[in-house]
Amino acid sequence: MHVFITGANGFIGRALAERLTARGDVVTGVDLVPGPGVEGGDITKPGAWQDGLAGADVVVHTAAIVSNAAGMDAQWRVNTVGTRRVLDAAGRAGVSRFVLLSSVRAFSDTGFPDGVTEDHPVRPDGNPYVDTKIACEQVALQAHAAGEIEAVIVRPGDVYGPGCRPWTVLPVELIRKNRFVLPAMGNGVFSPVYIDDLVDGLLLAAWHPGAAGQVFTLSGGTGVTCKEFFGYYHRMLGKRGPLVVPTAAGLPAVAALAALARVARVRSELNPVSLRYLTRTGTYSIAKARRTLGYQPAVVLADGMALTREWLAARGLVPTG
Ligand SMILES: Cc1cn([C@H]2C[C@H](O)[C@@H](COP(=O)(O)OP(=O)(O)O[C@H]3O[C@H](CO)[C@@H](O)[C@H](O)[C@H]3O)O2)c(=O)[nH]c1=O
Repeated sequence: MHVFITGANGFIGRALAERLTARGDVVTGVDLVPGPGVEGGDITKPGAWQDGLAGADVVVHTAAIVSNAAGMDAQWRVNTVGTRRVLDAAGRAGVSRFVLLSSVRAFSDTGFPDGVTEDHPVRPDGNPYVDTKIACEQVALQAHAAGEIEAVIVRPGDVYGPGCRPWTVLPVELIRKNRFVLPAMGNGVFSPVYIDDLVDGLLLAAWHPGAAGQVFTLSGGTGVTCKEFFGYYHRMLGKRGPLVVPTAAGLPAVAALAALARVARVRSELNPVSLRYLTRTGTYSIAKARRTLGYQPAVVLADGMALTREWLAARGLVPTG
């Protein structure tokens, strides 16, 4: 199989490229930041990056602004219009399948039922990331309906592991500086999926005949509390915690930090939207992916965290031992 990956130098893109290469598949890709086998380019504009699509069977589209702080115009241009641009280029190159990395955030961050399934309506909530991810799903499903390409929508849960910034490196940095606090007394529900399990699911989405035109949630299948998930990083750093507060107490502090960051023109993900994400009350069902694709997450949290610890320790981000 020849797979073209957008965002090929990102966390998920790189992990997927490594797995495919190890299997002997052909991988080409584009990213804002070029790398070995990855053409530097901007998916929102035509360019030499499109040459890498020649002969590709599948496009896995991960390139996106993943942020609770970036504005609507930028996210719309990259996440939504960019998806249309990649579909156009894939169509011209005769690619048969397009796997779109969306997010469970399409369900909105709060207010979805526990064990939510893919037939539950998506819910725009005014956050540019959520709304542009919903819109890019529509773009891909529309292309599928029009017979342009086989589109598959993947909604990952909270992906963590070696190379992950939001759920691995960033919390470790904050915990090390004693700046990590959880809302909802740490009882918000987290839906971790270890990167290798997500890559398993992406490979199924890339080739399985039953995946075409479908939407799949890919998480680890089990919800845990935020205090359990982030507790692993505290223990790696030899710290007590996590520190937990009622949401009403955390919100004003985070809103003040976000305002300061705006004044200083510093992009910070510490804002009320990020805080609210850690107050979720529900999990996401992966029954459809199990049933249709045979998806079977294999890495339980303790094992995924042990592997993550090795990676962090090798980079001096947590002590060894
Ligand atoms: C804004 C922009 C980004 N990129 C690249 C830069 C990064 O290497 C890559 C995104 O990688 P990361 O920021 O590490 O994100 P990652 O955790 O892999 O996020 C993925 O998973 C998310 C869901 O978990 C998806 O919503 C994202 O579409 C997908 O990118 O995309 C581009 O190639 N072009 C762009 O315009």
